[in-house]
Amino acid sequence: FCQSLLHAVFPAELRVASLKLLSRVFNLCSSYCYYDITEIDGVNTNELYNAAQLYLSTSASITGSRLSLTRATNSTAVTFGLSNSDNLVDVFLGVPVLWEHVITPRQNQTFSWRPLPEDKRGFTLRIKKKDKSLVLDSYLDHIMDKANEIRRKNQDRFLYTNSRGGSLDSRGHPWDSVPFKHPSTFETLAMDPLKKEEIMADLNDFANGQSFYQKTGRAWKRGYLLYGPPGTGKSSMIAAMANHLGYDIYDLELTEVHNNSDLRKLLMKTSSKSIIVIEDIDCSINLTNRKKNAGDAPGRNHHYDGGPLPEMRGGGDDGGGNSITLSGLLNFTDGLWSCCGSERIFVFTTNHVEKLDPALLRSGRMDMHIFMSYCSFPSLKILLKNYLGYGEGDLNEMVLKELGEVVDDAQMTPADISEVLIKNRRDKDKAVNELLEALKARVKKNRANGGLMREEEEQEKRALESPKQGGDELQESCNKSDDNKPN
Ligand SMILES: Nc1ncnc2c1ncn2[C@@H]1O[C@H](COP(=O)(O)OP(=O)(O)OP(=O)(O)O)[C@@H](O)[C@H]1O
Ligand SMILES: [Mg+2]
Repeated sequence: FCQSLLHAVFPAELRVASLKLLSRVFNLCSSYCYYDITEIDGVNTNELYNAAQLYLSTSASITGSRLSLTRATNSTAVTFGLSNSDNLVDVFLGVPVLWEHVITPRQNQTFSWRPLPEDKRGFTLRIKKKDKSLVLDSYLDHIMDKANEIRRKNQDRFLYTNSRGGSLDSRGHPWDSVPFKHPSTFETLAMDPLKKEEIMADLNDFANGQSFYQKTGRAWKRGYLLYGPPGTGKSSMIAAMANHLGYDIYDLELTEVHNNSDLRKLLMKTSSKSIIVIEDIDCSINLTNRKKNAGDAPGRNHHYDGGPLPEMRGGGDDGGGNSITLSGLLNFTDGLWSCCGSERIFVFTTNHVEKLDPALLRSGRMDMHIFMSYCSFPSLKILLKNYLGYGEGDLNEMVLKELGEVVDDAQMTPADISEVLIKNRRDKDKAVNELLEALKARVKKNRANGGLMREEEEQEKRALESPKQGGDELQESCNKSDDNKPN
């Protein structure tokens, strides 16, 4: 209205000056202040614009009347956005904030190294002047945090590997990545439900523990050691952890790392909210002789050179190409460099926990030791439910009892059992009968070969007695479940 009045009354030269004056008077009288958040700031993309768009997508999905829908590459979810000139009120700490999405055609195209979009997009944020400090102090941070959270939830996770042997790609990254689509979850994982709950609670405490770690002066990281025979679900557990927390996985192939400094560089290039995995740690490096390593000349330390295990070579110090030392690995997991990011989980897996150096197992490095055991009765019930759809009470009581009687003595891995079930999944009765037969046959074999069982038990016992165990509660639960094992 004011503008049309100006056009009618004032000559052109006076108009601009009057408009400026008017807007100044208006700003002085108004109790609101305005912030423009444009999509492109000069030639750089404005992160805050993208964050605001994501953040508002959660509110817009509920209140907006005309919405734009987008689905990013690799994303599993659709996000909603505000259309041109749409408004939305968000409330932060009891303070209402008005957002308007403004899209205007870009007029004279200025010179730029990259083509700019045809229209200018931006949000205008309106807030009462008295609440200005709130916006600047915490609201914008809140938006960034929430947007990151939404992004993580929507986006598929990535699995990174250092298979290029430390060489960098064009963007200077030592990691290769692929979208991570492993379907394993804690629901599909067959293990003692009590143990499972404790692990999930521990993971949740970790993920929500930022202030706790800050308060106690600890680096925000946690180590898990998964040990047990092959096929008991160690790798599946890692995938379930990543899916549960929404973290990326960095699968570190130690045999591809040449020295401690490369190891550190790899660590520096990992993002927060990730799981760093070293599988079969006992096969990757000589982990039994830290003192000897420390005394060795640099570059002549214990290392893995792609040949037989160092132990097999009698110490493994033959000066080959790789020179990762145990102390290098210890620093990787618990030294100053391990804190160069935050919210990170280290997971080591092994089939032979007794081969590992106690220094590697101590709390702070491997906080929780998780024994992945042969299939127990509760685990078997989970497999029957997942593979054949047998819920509680669906299976014949007698058959269930028979299965329960042999499953512990059979010492079959969940991998072995799931194979029998997969093979016969079209005929449930046949699957159960065949499983029962397989379990009984295995019990017979184990009894005939009594030494095998004792050896496994010995390994388990040694592992449980290994010094300075972390995750005491979980360990107790392992002990409890082991008490049920047959002698
Ligand atoms: N606890 C389990 N729950 C559900 N499925 C399992 C479990 N353990 C094993 N499996 C099945 O067996 C297959 C092999 O398991 P997985 O690779 O996790 O074993 P692992 O312990 O990592 O073995 P390895 O020590 O040889 O690496 C998986 O694809 C999975 O389907
Ligand atoms: Mg594995």
